[in-house]
Amino acid sequence: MPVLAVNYKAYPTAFGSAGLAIALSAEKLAEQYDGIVRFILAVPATEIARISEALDKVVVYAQHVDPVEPGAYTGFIPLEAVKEAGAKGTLLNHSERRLRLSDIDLLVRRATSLGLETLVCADTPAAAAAAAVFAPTMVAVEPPELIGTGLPVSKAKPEVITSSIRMVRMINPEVPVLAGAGITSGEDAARALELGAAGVLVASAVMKAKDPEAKMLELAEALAKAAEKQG
Ligand SMILES: O=C[C@H](O)COP(=O)(O)O
Repeated sequence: MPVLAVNYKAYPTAFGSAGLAIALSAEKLAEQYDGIVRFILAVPATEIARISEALDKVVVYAQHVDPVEPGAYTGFIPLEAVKEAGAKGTLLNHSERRLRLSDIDLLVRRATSLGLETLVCADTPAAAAAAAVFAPTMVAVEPPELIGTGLPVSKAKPEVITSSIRMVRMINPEVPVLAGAGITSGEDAARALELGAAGVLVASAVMKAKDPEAKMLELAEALAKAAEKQG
């Protein structure tokens, strides 16, 4: 089942009632596409509890966690905190929130033992392969120069997706690879699937949309159709 992962980042629409409204739209679509498209929302830490409580089908992720255990770490967010708030997983190593390789290793292992999913971001095919060594739930490849540009990786740099998939498969064929950066239209998302990606990681196209629900519907429908075509 293809994945539509929406990263709220810290866009103005990510917080409070606006963030919740987008989440409720995603929930409606997740019901409509139940068993067809898997919806993930990576929401700000401050919103995890409120949004998780309101959703059922949508999988709520944190955007980042810190490599610490609960204790004397002012301002840090341990895995246990996001789990307690209701998150089912977390992004790790997003381009806007890098982690050291040793911390990714530690966090994937600890998340797995806590029953949390992990989506590790990587900026290159080699970095995606390195992330796959840790056996996360998924890897997302995102060329940083395309993030937020509206220039889709699936069209501007398709070879980054295909090389990442090839290299990740050599390391760990069990790890699905998502494509992200600049994905804007349903066509961009469908193209990512055609290139072999297991789904897309999207931010600005949804968070800055006049109608985020219509944008998520467009992306979900394109993913569903592309997946159906692949049989
Ligand atoms: O996490 C999402 C990515 O950084 C993609 O961002 P974008 O869809 O705004 O290019």
